[in-house]
Amino acid sequence: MANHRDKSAIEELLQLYFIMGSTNCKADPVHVLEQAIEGGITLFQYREKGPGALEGLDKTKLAEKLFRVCKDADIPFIVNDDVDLALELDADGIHVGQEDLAADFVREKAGDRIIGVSAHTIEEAEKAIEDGADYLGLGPIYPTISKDDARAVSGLSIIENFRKNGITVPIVGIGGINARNARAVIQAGANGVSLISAIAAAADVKKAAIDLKRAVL
Ligand SMILES: Cc1ncsc1CCOP(=O)(O)O
Ligand SMILES: C=C1C=NC(C)=NC1=N
Ligand SMILES: [Mg+2]
Repeated sequence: MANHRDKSAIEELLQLYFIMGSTNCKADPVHVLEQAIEGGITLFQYREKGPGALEGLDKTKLAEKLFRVCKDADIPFIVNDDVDLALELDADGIHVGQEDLAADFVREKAGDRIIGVSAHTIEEAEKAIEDGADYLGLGPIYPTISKDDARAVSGLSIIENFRKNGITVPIVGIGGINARNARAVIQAGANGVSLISAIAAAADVKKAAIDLKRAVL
């Protein structure tokens, strides 16, 4: 499994980064993840958040089931926000936002695990890199329905500007990404795309992942 020293391995993993929690799925989350993996996702993040999100033992139990699915398919398993859950499960990594624990504190607890940080400004990005982040999640690139407290839509320019400023850390775009607009995110300079509803809410999850994989390759 990639650890935080392998920049090129991280860039590979970021290509098609599926993010999901129970509130994002129409069907059983385990089945949705199995279908997404069959469709070619390269990385998974368990993000149990928002109205109706599971908590406590229910959240841990679903996390364990989803982690098992990822392990069986050799897909790294990232936990959003909840560092303690990530450590309890011995997950492959953690993703934190600006309102969560800073990456340097996470690194102290997480050791070699992959650490991702959401960033919206160059300053946030530089601090995250200094703190040892392995990748940055930039966005929302396009309008999103999946995060009620998303920052203002930034468009592709946020990715272009980070690259123009010489930031070479692995970057994944996020926010409103689908099979039609995913290619532009890569062309703007991202190493991959991360998304929730384009796969989790699709009528045919496997086909949605296949279409997205084709768009980013
Ligand atoms: C977690 C997150 N961070 C910025 S937008 C977003 C939600 C992305 O969801 P979708 O891919 O359905 O727009
Ligand atoms: C907010 C987020 C931004 N980027 C990624 C990859 N995950 C998130 N949860
Ligand atoms: Mg967060």
